[in-house]
Amino acid sequence: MVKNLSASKESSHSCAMATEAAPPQTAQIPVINVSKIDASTADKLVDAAATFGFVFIELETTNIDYNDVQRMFELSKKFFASPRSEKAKCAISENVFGNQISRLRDLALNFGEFADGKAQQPMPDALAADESYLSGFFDSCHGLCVRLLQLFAMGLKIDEDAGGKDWFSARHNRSGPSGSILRLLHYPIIPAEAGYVPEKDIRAGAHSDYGSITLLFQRPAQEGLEILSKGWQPVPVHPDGVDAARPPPILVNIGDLLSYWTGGYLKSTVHRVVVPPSAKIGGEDRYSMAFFCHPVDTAVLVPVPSALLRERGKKRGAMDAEAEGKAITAAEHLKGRLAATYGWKK
Ligand SMILES: O=C(O)CCC(=O)C(=O)O
Ligand SMILES: [Fe+2]
Repeated sequence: MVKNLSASKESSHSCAMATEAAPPQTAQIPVINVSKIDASTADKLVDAAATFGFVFIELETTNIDYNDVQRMFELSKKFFASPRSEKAKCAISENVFGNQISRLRDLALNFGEFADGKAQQPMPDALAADESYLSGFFDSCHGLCVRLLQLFAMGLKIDEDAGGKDWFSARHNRSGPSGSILRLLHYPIIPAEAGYVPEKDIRAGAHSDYGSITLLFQRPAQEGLEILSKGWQPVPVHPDGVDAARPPPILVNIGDLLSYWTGGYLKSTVHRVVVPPSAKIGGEDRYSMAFFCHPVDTAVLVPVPSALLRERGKKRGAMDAEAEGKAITAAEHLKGRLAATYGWKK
């Protein structure tokens, strides 16, 4: 959640001889089956991450049960339906997107790492009875991230003697605190009488995520995400080729940390959430859920021992830092991103 881009850069210029604007092109993000941990799956994943920074994962090919996703969204609805004063006790404020306050986004609810099934922060009354369930869902999300990190390690051809496919996952082993977060989000529709102002009414401002990888769960027919790739491109909930009757695939994106670690080879792509046409005509609120996976705080971001990155020969990010004798930890990287966004002193 950094690199906040100013809204003015996004507004389009009007033209006297207005012609019908071409609809923005939908991002052609690949959809991948991750049931096998093999070279072909790994290569597809790395290709998508290096090209788009985003990739869809077929939910049915993961360890995550769709019934659990649906139950999580039920819990999210229950939380967001509680009185604002209740929500405010546990929710993080509007500044999750770099102080951008939008009338189109409810408060967001963040859960950090649980300990023995217990949240390490105040639990909202609406979810108090479901604490261990939420903790279980956090674990499942982390489990999927570990699988994906193994595939990324294979696709990057990390040296076997350095740890091979387990090189990243060993650094995400939950042996201590980490920046990982499970976040519940809610964006209400705009009541017709409130009037929609396209330049102002962005649901979540342009940003990139901080961590290694993010899992994003979306609801059928609740569109709104866009990625910045040759202009803003809408990202569907059900991409081409995925039947709308199937569970929406999980959208995975690369965060700033993994991009830094790989010298920019894997892309941390800027994205935002807007009001899609359907929601301007009395459509649905948007509920989404994000799991931000981070390494353990103490993991040192040394250059990834990857044959593929060596061949590329570019020395940026973690490679640069190590060459200057300034390798940083995951916690320091996160602190730096937060400082850049919120203007905190490092
Ligand atoms: O709500 C969404 O779909 C995206 C949220 C997001 O990008 C974030 O929380 O970092
Ligand atoms: Fe994000």
